[in-house]
Amino acid sequence: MKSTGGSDAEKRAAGESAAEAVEDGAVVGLGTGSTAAHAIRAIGRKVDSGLDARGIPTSFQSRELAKEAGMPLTTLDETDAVDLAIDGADQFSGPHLVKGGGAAHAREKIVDAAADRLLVVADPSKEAERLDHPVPVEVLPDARTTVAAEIRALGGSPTLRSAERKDGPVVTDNGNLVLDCDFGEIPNPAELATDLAALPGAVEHGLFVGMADEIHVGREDGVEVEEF
Ligand SMILES: O=C(CO)[C@H](O)[C@H](O)COP(=O)(O)O
Repeated sequence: MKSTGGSDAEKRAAGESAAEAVEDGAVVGLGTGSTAAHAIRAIGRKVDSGLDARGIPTSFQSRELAKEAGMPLTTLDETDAVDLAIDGADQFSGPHLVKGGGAAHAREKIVDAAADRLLVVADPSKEAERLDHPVPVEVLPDARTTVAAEIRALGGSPTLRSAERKDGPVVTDNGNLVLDCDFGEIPNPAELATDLAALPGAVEHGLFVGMADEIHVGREDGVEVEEF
């Protein structure tokens, strides 16, 4: 699994802190990435000790991890409510996030938005005064060039994400491509989110505007929890 940003100890502290919020009977959205992975493993240990909880994975990676951790799984189709979701972020500024470093932001947004509470788990390197991380946009393969042109018209600089250990682009769990779109500093995330959502062929973008209810920031000496 690809790890970015801070230390594994910081990520683990954040993930384990958020996992403490999972109560008996809970349905939990399982985020993607190296920090969310620590939360999934911690919930798995609680399940092992008798906790009754079911997980809704947001990606192939989180499904495999949850299975490995012995966690019972369910789907949005099979449940009426998602009590909480625990997910990572590439950058956060207050409750606003940029996600999609693992190209899983489309399913993450569906599950995170369906949850009563979204707990974000992060290391300190993810915090920013203002968002300026490139925004991943998942696009239908046929719309790659037209969406890229629209992104340029919006002032962004799109780059097709390429796979590290394969010739060619990253293909998402949904069979689409990803454009990483650099807009520099993003003064108005809500406005940019609206513009990106309106592009024909853009399946989902990685701006999660105002979506975090809590951010658990893991540090070497403890965890800081911000609530919104
Ligand atoms: O959005 C994501 C995947 O699409 C991840 O949550 C994000 O990339 C953070 O990953 P990590 O915890 O490994 O830094």
